[in-house]
Order: sequence, then structure tokens, then C-alpha cells
Amino acid sequence: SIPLRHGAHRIGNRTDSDMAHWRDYGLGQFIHWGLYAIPGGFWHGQPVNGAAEWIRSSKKVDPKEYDALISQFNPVKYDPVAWALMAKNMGTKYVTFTTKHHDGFCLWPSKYSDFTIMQSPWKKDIIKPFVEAYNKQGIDVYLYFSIMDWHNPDWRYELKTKSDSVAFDRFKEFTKNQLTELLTLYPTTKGLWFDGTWDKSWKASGAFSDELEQYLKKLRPGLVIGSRLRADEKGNRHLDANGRLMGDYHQVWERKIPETIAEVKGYDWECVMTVPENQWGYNARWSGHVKSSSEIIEMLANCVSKGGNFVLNFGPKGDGSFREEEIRLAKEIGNWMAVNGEAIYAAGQSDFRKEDWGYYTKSKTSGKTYMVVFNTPVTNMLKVNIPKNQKIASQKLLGSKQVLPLEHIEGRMHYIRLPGGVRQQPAVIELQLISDDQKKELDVPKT
Ligand SMILES: COc1ccc([C@@H]2N[C@@H](C)[C@@H](O)[C@H]2O)cc1
Repeated sequence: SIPLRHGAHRIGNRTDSDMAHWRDYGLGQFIHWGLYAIPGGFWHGQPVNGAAEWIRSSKKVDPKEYDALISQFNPVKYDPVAWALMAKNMGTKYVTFTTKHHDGFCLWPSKYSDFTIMQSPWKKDIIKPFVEAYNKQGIDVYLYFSIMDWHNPDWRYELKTKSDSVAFDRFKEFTKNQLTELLTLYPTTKGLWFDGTWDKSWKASGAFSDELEQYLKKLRPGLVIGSRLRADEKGNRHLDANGRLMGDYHQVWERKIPETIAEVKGYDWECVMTVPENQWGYNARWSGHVKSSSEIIEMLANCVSKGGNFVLNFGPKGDGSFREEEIRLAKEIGNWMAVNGEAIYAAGQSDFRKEDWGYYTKSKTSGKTYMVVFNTPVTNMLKVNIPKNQKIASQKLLGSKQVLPLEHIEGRMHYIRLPGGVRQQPAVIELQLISDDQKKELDVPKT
């Protein structure tokens, strides 16, 4: 292997309890909120193509004109207690919240910037009440932080000259200071979600990114940081020059889900997903396909069946209120989670081979296997291929606890008959498995 000073420092996944807790989340919420929610994808009355939170860049807005949005940021409907309750009712276990997106606007009172909530009409810390409200609902808080900062004059895309490096050194110090502020002001933060690390300047700063990660983890032991922060000293990201993951989980699954378990490569991972095709910040006009709660629940089950977490993004409006579609989705997902959460929480990949009707998950606590059924066959007969030396002791519909007929086909193949009828959401069947020899014991009448 190639000798590296700033590559992966650990082979294999983390084995500590903080990471085990992260693995068990199942369902998370992402929230993108900032100045970009004010224009909401429109500029001078015209819709702008691209993601709403990128409008400053995609519309090539005069920076002064964009930054002047700060004088309009007065979210009178901002109610973090209500936000946290909506998340709780959805069944959310962790939330990732944008403290600073690429535009450089800080939702916390940073001492190192003049472009913060304190210079807006709101004049109050947004993050503190948010963290308190979510923690009160038992939801862990992760903070999103964009390294790339379009507002800071010391940001560089590439280090071409000596003066570039001098400026970028100032920028790296600024970044370290802001991250120290965040972990100090919000000590219950469980992790940091980095973005904006694809440019050459950062790829040339592998040593710094490594030292920064080590500094942050010393400041907050147990902190969870994905693979998007670091570069190695050769400019590799996510995987170092020896193909080893840098970071605590694979942070590439943005608006995409691994097709096969092989693509997961045994890493810890999460998928972050938008409701419309590609809008993270509030966009007044959602164009293209908007996902239904059924589609979102399928993505959630798909991720958990492959050992990952699923994080759904919400983009509050500039005034701090949520759009109707997102409020409804949170409710519909929550209704399903209330009945079927045991197939999602502290669950992961099962021992079963995937079938066409949907996804298997396996609970790490109950040991039960769950069938999350999306594609009901015309026969209502669900094919189940039972793993070696295991038998099904019971097969019940979650919620109703109705025992379902189990029919042996041949060898390890069985059918489970799903009750007919139209369903709005996927049905979940709970399988209680026992090993073959246990089953024989059960069959022998007690003497
Ligand atoms: C294709 O380039 C990008 C760059 C940044 C993003 C950002 N990552 C998401 C989590 C959002 O913050 C989006 O703005 C998306 C696509």
C-alpha cells in the first residue's frame, strides 16, 4: 500500500457506542434554511433554473444584491418547538440542520463573520432554540457546515499564487474557528455534516482537513463525521490512495440509493434525499416529479434493508413556515412509522435473499425479520426463500397481528399469503424465525 500521512487512520468501521447509536437511527430529517429561502428559486420575478439554495451562483447574482437579502431575513413564523414536534411525529431519530450553506450566511451569532443572523432584523440565535427543541423531543442534532463560503473574500477555488495560499491559510483558520464556535455553543451536537469540499483548493489541503477532523474529535469525542470532509495528501476524497474510507460513514449517497448490497462495500452509510427532484432550499415552484409518502417509505425501507439510514430533506420558507406538501408528507410517513417502526429502527440487512415484492429488514433488538411489501403479486402469494437451518415459527401482519397462511412450495421455498385489498402504504409482515433443531424440540411433546 502507498504510505500516507493523511489517509484513513482506521481500517473498517467504528466499533464504539456512539457509532452504534448512529447505525440504529433508520430515519432522519435534513433541513435546508437560509437567505435563499427568501427568493425561493425566483429572481426579479423570474424562475431560476437549478437548486434554490444555489441561486446566487446559478443566476450569477451581483454578490451585493444577494447579500442584501440579509436585511429581509425576519422569520416571524419560525417556531423550532413546532418544527421539532413535526419531526417527532414523523418518527425522526436525528436531524441535520444547515448552520452555514455555500452563501456564507451564518444562522448562529458567529464572532468571525459580519454575515450572520445578528446582522439581520431577527437579531437572535436560530440554532440554539432549534437544538434545544429537537433534543427535548429525543432527536439527536447534527450540524451541516459548508466549507466553501462564497461570502468570505479569502475563499479560493484553486491555489494558484502565493497570495492565494496566504488568503486560504486565513480561510482555514476562519473555518476552524467557526467549527469550534459551533461545538462550543451547541455541546449536544452529535456530528458534523460537511459539504462544499470538492474544489481544488480543498483537495490541496488534505493535511489540514485531517488535522481539522482530529481536532474536532478531540474537542468532542464520539463526534460522527462522514467521508465528505477530508482529502488525503494526494487530493483523493472519500477513499484515500489505498482505497480506504476516510471518515465514519460513506457520504456519497446524495439523492441516490445503492442498487445492490455490493455497492455498499460494507461501509456505514446514509442516503440524503429531496422531496422534489433537486431542491434543498425552499423553491416556490416545485417542477418535475414530487415524491409521494409511499415512494419515500419505499426508499426508507430500501436503505434500511441495505444497512443504511435514510434522511429526508425539508426546505422551510423564508418566514419559517413549512409548505403544505411537506407537512402532509411528514404526517403520512409518521402514521406508517407509528405502526411499522420496529422494521426500521435499530434494523438492518437480513439473512434473506431479496424478492420482487419488496425489502427484508432485520431488527438488531428483537432478532425478528420483517417483510416490507410494496409490489403485491396478482396472486397475493409472497415468495419467501428461508435461509439454511432456519424455520419460520410465526408470520404476522404488523399492526393487526393477523397470522398469515404459510404454504411450503419445495425445498426452502415457501409462500406467505397476504390478505387482499387495496393499500395506500406498504404492508409489513413480522417473521419469527427459529433454527431447525429448536423447531424439532418444539415439535416433541413435553413428556
Ligand atoms: C452538483 O453539485 C452539488 C453541489 C452541492 C450540493 C449541495 N449538497 C446538498 C446536501 C445541498 O446542500 C446542495 O446544495 C448539491 C450538488
